[in-house]
Amino acid sequence: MPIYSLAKGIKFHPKYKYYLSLSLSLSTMPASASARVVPDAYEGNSVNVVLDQVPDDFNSLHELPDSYAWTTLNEHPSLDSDSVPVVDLNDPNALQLLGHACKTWGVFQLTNHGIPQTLVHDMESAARSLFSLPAQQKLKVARSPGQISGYGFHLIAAFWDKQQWSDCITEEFEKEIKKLASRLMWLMLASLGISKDDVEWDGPKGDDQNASAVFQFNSYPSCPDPDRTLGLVPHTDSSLVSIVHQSNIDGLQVFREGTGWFTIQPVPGALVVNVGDLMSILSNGLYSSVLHRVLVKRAQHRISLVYHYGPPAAVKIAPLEKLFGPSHPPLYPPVTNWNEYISTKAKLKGKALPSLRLYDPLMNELGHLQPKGLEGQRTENSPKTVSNRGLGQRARESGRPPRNFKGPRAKGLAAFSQPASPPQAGYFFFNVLLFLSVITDRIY
Ligand SMILES: O=C(O)CCC(=O)C(=O)O
Ligand SMILES: [Fe+2]
Repeated sequence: MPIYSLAKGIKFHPKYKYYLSLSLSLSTMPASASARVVPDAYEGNSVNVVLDQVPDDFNSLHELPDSYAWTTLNEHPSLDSDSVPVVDLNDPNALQLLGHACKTWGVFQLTNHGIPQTLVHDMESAARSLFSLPAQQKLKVARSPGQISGYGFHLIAAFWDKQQWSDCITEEFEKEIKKLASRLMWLMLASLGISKDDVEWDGPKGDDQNASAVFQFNSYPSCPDPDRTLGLVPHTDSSLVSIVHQSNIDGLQVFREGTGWFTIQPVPGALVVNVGDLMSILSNGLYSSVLHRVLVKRAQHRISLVYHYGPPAAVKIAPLEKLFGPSHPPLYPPVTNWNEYISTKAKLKGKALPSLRLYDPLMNELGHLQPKGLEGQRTENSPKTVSNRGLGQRARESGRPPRNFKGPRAKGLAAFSQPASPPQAGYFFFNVLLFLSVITDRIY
């Protein structure tokens, strides 16, 4: 079935009538709305270089071009294992299980999450059909330079010279999954003893109307030489929380120090939840963002749907003061907002988060986050790390924030207390299926 009729013919379950009534389309969105939340970070310096490029027509490549070959691919063993924790949201112990998973793995699979399977499957098959179109057609909705929405490489591809065997459509919007992401964020914090009263969100307590989010459709076409390339390089997500639907085709792997890469075997109906870098900062290092990568297949075209959830765009992220203690001085300064953090990430990649640490007993362990030999890295020189160890040392001894720590003191965290950006010109609500059908309309 051609994508046009597929998207047009999507049968909306009555439950989704709500979304249909919010029939905003991409084509009617003002430019300011489609380029709002994260894009600045991807503009400027080296980042645009790759965002201006467009993905190859993968179907026409019968051999792997050298630009896609990653020699670090087999540096660590790959293990098939069912040990990545599965958390059932209906489990009476869900909070503890989720907290434990965040502390020990930085990732878990979530079941009974409340997102209707039919919605997820419809999205997946619409995305699959869209990605299967010839390259020239997909390029009709190519991302413009400096914009986050549209077709192109995965956004992290901009950080690397070497190419990854994947393409991607990105969009920002709000929908059902935002409620889940927000709920997960609060559960993660609750399991550290943090309540909504400890966090000043800009809005009524716990009201995250201005939270930022990016939705991504990733496509990993079948590959003639899957053992020499990567769909996505090892990376951590820069978000607070990321939610991944990885269909029933495996390929997503998470790294465990001293062991290697664990494949996250798809559990039917489960979503994968990643702790992101900003959550590591917020939790004062109690949770660690998970290093993960994606492998590709010789004969299968893998699709994944990813929702990256973060704080309002202009809000500074800082460790929660309530989590400080004699053995837990603040591990990070009030960092920056999500935009600025992504800029740091573009330059330092896996070293971005460790570089911000005020002291770093774990620095050497975390060093592995930098792919060995900086393979494929855009910058030539090794980044300098911020050296605030003197400050951190004193803080560690006293258990108090360092004297010139500019972080939030008054209310636990006011990680979210910085002035938010001017009310963003209308937060747009629309459904992903509508989005796909609008994109499809524009292609035809
Ligand atoms: O495709 C996947 O399973 C994961 C994608 C991912 O890690 C990302 O988009 O950041
Ligand atoms: Fe990721």
